[in-house]
Amino acid sequence: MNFWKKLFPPPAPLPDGKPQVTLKERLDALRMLPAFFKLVWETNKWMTIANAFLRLLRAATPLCILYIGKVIIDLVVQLHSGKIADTHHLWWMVGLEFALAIGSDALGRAISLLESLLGDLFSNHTSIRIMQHAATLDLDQFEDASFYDKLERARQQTTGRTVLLAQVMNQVQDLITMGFLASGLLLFNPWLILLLLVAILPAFLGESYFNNKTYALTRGQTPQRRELDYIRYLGASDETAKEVKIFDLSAFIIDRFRTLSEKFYLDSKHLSIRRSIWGTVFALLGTAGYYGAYVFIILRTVSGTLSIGDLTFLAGSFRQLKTLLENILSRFTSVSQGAIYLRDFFEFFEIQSKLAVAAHPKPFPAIIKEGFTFENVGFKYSNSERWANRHLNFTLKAGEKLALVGENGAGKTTLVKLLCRLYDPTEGRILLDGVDLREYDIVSLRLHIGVIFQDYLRYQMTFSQNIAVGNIAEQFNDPLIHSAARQSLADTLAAKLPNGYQQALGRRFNNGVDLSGGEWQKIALGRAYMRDASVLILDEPTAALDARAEYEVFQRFAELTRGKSAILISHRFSTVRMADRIMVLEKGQVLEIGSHETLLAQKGRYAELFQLQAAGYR
Ligand SMILES: Nc1ncnc2c1ncn2[C@@H]1O[C@H](COP(=O)(O)OP(=O)(O)OP(=O)(O)O)[C@@H](O)[C@H]1O
Repeated sequence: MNFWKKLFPPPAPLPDGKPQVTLKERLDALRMLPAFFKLVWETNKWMTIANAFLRLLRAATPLCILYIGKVIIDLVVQLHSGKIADTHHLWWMVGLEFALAIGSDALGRAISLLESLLGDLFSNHTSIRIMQHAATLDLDQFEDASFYDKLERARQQTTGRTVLLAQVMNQVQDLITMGFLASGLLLFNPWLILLLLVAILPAFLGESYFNNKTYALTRGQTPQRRELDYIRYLGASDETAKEVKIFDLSAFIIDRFRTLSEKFYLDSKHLSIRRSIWGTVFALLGTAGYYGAYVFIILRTVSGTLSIGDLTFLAGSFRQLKTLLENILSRFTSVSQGAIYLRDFFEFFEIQSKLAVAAHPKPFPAIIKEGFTFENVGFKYSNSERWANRHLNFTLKAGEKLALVGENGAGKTTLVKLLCRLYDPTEGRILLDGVDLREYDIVSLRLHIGVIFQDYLRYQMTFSQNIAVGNIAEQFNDPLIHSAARQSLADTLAAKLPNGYQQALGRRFNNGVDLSGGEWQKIALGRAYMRDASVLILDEPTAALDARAEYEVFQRFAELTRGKSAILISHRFSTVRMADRIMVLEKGQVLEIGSHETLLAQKGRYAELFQLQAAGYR
């Protein structure tokens, strides 16, 4: 017992505290297979059926070939000894074996072709499913590292699982072939089957042990692998190149990559060497078993109990069975391994959005009457102990323009995210016309709020699409896109681009043109005008604009949002003063609220900050 424990120490728990995979877990994981096949079936019904049929045909060929081989040898021996003289039957058999050999080869190729096509479709199908599911999840969940690990593992499955498909199909095919071959062997001598099992079992256990180790290693490395991917991106990407050069970071990045990747290499190397040494020992045992059986069959043939044809048939059956069993057993561990990875895949689909859904969701009001009321609203990010917003009590009245000011980290963006229901408040509630925001249909709510965040995306797509993302349903509505561009001052930019509105932006793809920060910002602003939103929110929308552009943007903004509610976040007081009311936030709480004049007269924080900035301009 101690000897075995020393050879194969019990698996250490995984880094995330989970124990390693036991045989029971492996068998349990096989229960994932039906769900997996459902996904394959969903991918393409006809290809799945055709594949199964071809596999079945292929499963029967080895026994047929072996049996015909036996008949041929017996016929040759009989011809040789003069017992028969007609060779007609013999040549028929040779022809048949030839046809079977060619047929089996063709079947094999057809199966691989079908499986590789099905595999590609499967990978596309699951990638789409992952994106579809990810779209239903909360922003909050995307900000959680363990969620990312799950997403990453699920993503890996989309390509890795096509291998599983072939493996499971091979397994089924081999099991059927084995059934055919074993029945022949069983008729002759059941002990040969037992000998076969004894020879194979150690190899199976060893294989299973090492597969466990590999899984644990790979699973434990998921966070670091993500880091490695990130470092690879930092080290070689158009978006990072500028800073990497200026700060001369390449040596730092490469060093980090080297340290991490070397650790991976050493961990895997150690395991691979042990695995290959033990694999050799077990293979030796298997070969010894085979030769034991061979000697036994030879002795029976020499004593005259078996014909030469029987000898070749039985020895062939035994050899093929041994290989088949080895394959089946070792594949069992990799199939169950694959099934365990599948568990990770399906686990991702089990993650559900935590945002409450109303039993009878209300549509967004056609006209806002009272506005949005924050009632003692507080919010904590799930990965943080600090309150990002606390004790918020105010109303964004219908048609009102409210500006939010405050230092970095004061909670301005968080407040806006709560208004769009990217998160739900940790305490308190937000009402729209007296009804809790949670009672509204979330899609309808977001459709009626036009918001441009400060970290808006620069899509590596055309100019036109970059504006159309504000209302993608209208992506082919050129007049609307052009008018949105006019409103955000982006139209003059389009006129200067070689391909106008069809110009590809960003440098990632061929012929893409990159823009200045302010130019990108004008385009992003255009998104806000793509929909007829009841509420417009601009989170530092003009930070990168020059003074004249900023002035114009706000002139237009004021005109375009007449009668609509709007929130502006800005650090520029020249912009802020245009708002009806200004709310000063500090440490997530409301410090002051009122019009520009009122706040100046109060001589509080707003007045202080305003004077400070005004002094800077003098
Ligand atoms: N995704 C997040 N997870 C955890 N904490 C966050 C997250 N986003 C923001 N915070 C924290 O919440 C607080 C408020 O952040 P918020 O982005 O709302 O500030 P802000 O007033 O918009 O700042 P800025 O002027 O710099 O844009 C900060 O302390 C910030 O560190």
